[in-house]
Amino acid sequence: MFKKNQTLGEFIIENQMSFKYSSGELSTLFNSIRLAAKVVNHEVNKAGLVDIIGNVGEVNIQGENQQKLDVYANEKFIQTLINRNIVCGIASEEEDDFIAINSLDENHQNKYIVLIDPLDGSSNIDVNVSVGTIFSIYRRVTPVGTPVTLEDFLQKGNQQVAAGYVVYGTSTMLVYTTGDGVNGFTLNPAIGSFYLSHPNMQFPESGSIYSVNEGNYIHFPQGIKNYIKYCQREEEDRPYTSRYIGSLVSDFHRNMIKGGIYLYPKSSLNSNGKLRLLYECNPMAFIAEQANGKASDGFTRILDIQPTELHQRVPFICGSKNMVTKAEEFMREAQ
Ligand SMILES: O=P(O)(O)OC[C@H]1O[C@](O)(COP(=O)(O)O)[C@@H](O)[C@@H]1O
Ligand SMILES: [Mg+2]
Ligand SMILES: [Mg+2]
Repeated sequence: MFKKNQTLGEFIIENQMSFKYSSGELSTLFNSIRLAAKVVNHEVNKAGLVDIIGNVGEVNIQGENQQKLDVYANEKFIQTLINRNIVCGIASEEEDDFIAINSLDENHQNKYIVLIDPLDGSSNIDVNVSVGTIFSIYRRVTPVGTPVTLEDFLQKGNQQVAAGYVVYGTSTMLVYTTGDGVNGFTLNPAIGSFYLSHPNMQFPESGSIYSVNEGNYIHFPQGIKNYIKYCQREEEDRPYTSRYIGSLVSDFHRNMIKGGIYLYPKSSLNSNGKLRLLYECNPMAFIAEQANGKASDGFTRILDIQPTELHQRVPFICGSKNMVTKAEEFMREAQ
């Protein structure tokens, strides 16, 4: 039974037993993420006042200019996870390679690995538009007691044990799943605690919002063009409303609450789209499915895609079940 305004800490402890691998480790891991989210939130809220605006003049492995807040958030999440000695490996959008973490005791007992997009929606940092953090958690597949390998990170999304995001918007929320539904917690900045504000979040099966960067329209596959025209046609419950923030976390969050679809398709500019499978698409797809939504690359369920590289990109269609199914129909018909 959900107790509205229960703190995140209380909720984690209370629901620990419903978690398949419950041993308290995952709770400690969540508490680390909660702490890092508060630290980053503090900086995000001051963006513009403190020297956290603009880029650091470095380019990350994606070929993107790293924003100061990308680097700050990356450092805070990685350091907090290492300090808590709770994970055996971390991969991040802002790190070329994965980080193998030897546990303080010789035996490398830690079982969890974390993949993270420390700051999602980087292009919105300097213009005071909501941004986020995305995380995905797996149990390692290589034997405990040995350093992690790439194999531990290239697991299919359907092997995730938990996933979530933080949205730094009009309020700061942490939304996550451990495979038993999706719950959202809002930070009370005065008290510094997250409170259960959105229990059992569910995507409406249908919606009337579509989120896509229409500036790329001419480069999209015909199926996507046809679906966008379908969204805009004056018939039945359409035209839908176009809403695109340019921060995946924020567009996803709005669509989960109101009903809608987010699309970042492949195009003649990006043959695999833009979004990264391991720390953007897999975690958002796990949350979507746990909230009665759906996520695919237009043909294949995102969570069934076998990863081959740490920073690989995939086309991404995600949101209200009936809307994603419709978009897939247009993709198949246009093949
Ligand atoms: O500006 P575009 O091409 O529409 O891309 C926007 C998309 O790229 C992203 O910013 C990519 O994420 P990062 O900011 O973490 O690199 C998504 O959040 C967003 O949905
Ligand atoms: Mg991102
Ligand atoms: Mg990012």
